[in-house]
Amino acid sequence: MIRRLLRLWPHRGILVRLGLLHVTLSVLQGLLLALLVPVLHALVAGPPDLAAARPWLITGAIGTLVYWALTVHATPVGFAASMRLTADARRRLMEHVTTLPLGWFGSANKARLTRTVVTATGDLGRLVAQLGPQAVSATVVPATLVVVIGLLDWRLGIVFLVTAPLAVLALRRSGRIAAETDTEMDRAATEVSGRAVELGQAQHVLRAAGQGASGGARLREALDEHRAGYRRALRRSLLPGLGYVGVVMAAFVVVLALGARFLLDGSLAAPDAVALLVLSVRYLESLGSLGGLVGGIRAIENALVRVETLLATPALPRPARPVRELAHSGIEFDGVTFAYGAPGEGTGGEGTGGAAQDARPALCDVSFQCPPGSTTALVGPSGSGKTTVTRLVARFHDVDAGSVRVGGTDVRDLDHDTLMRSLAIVFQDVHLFDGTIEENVRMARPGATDAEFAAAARAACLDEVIARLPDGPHSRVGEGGALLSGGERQRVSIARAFLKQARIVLLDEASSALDPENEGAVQRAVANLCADPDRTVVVIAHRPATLAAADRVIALDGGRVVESGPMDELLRGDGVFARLWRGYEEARGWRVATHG
Ligand SMILES: Nc1ncnc2c1ncn2[C@@H]1O[C@H](COP(=O)(O)OP(=O)(O)OP(=O)(O)O)[C@@H](O)[C@H]1O
Repeated sequence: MIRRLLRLWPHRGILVRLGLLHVTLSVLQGLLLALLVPVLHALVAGPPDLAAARPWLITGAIGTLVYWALTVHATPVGFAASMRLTADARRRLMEHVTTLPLGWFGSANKARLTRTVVTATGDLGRLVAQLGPQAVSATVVPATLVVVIGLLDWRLGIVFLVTAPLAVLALRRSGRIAAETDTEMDRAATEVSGRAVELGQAQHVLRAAGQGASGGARLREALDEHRAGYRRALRRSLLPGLGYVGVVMAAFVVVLALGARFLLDGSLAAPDAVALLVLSVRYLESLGSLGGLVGGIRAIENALVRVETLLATPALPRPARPVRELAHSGIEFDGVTFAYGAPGEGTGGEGTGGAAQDARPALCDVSFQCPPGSTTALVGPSGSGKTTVTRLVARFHDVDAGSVRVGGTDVRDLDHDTLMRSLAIVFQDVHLFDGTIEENVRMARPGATDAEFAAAARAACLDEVIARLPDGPHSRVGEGGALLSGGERQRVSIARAFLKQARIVLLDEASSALDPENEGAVQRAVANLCADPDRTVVVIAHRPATLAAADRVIALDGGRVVESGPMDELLRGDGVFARLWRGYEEARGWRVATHG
């Protein structure tokens, strides 16, 4: 474990300093206790001989002073080490997390990330700085004392030598059980926090469905399982813990009996017997305290495993020579197959827990082209793979087969920042940061001028919202944008796309109905996005008006392209899309002139 800790913290200075300090303190403690022997010999063996005891007493006093000074010094060193180790581990984790594919950030992984970054690293830093020194003391003090005792009386030295491995064996067994129960408890605790997050996020849905009170059933189940696990853990660890205490107690009884016997048969002098008794108590006390550390050491092990697991999550592979320029804004899928949780993905995305087993491809041998400047509508039933197409363009995941090309280059060969700079994504459910409208739009391009901001707001039809709000662009949007309606949030997101001057926009149109005013405004904003001949837009379209703004259509079903081509051509035929379109027309009494 020490090697693994050193791997986690490559700047080992602080760990080495802490370790050396406590080894010195422990050896010093053992030697100070050993001074009892000459002192007792001088004072107890015959008439008290102060002159003979004086050098030992002076040595003891100096040693105690040094011990005290080092102990005082060790407190701030330990505290600084705890803070530094936690901060270093958090920094390493955060650096790694920024390299993970966006598809990894599902709610289960987010709960795991929070627990690891907040709890596991905190535990690691604190426990290593606190328990490390205690573990050093609990092993080095007995080791020093065994040497001293052995020099004093080899027979009792052997008893202690035999005790140590037996105690260590018992300790290892209880440690193994503690590790297993700890892992089980951690799994249960992660489940509890995941369900608590889920319950919080789903509150509005649950209440709308009249399930506000009963919606916590899943959380309660997880809490019950956590409690049951805790009881199981207690039962399992009881016996091995008692085994360890038994070994230590038995050693003490044997030493007492043998000491008394050697004293009576004259083979052990009275001062040596007294010194041996004191040293034995301290030896067994130190060894005993090691038992108390097992739980803590296992907690370190588990926290370490959690941190290592996160660090071992494969990062998005970076190309050796990334392409930093897009030749154009076109998009091309060439024989793309992709399954969530499949080996190629390997990112543990949301909902992929069991997906690895039933890795049915979300997309299967999908090929199409979106020429530069075109607007392509993705249509198809729920679960047909429309969102997956947009996720692959943005490289939230890597494909299992085939290739996704943006601007003529496979996204895997593109510099990630170049891709992100060129893309704007308008999600169905837009998440805003708890700041002002302007701050939320400007995050797309913080250096934009006021005129550019105003133009972007106008193009996204956001200016109407801004004009209505009391503080204009400085109005706050609330947590997650809760003070704005869904349509208004989408307009903020579209304004970001305009301000970013993104050459490619991926838009997931809201599938739920918007109020007529928002509906019209979002439609105009989308039409403005599509009108720019230099911008390629891929839109998951749920409304006829959005479809009307597109010049190409890709119809998906069951992860396969069932139809694709220019809108006019498809409308003239009798395929899936033409039928879908006629359905819209009949339902809404729509009549749209085709371009051809
Ligand atoms: N994060 C995920 N983990 C595992 N499977 C997923 C994930 N996201 C989507 N899927 C699965 O992939 C398939 C395609 O889903 P996708 O969301 O791309 O379809 P869609 O056409 O966008 O559906 P909708 O219109 O309902 O949003 C579905 O079977 C879906 O269950």
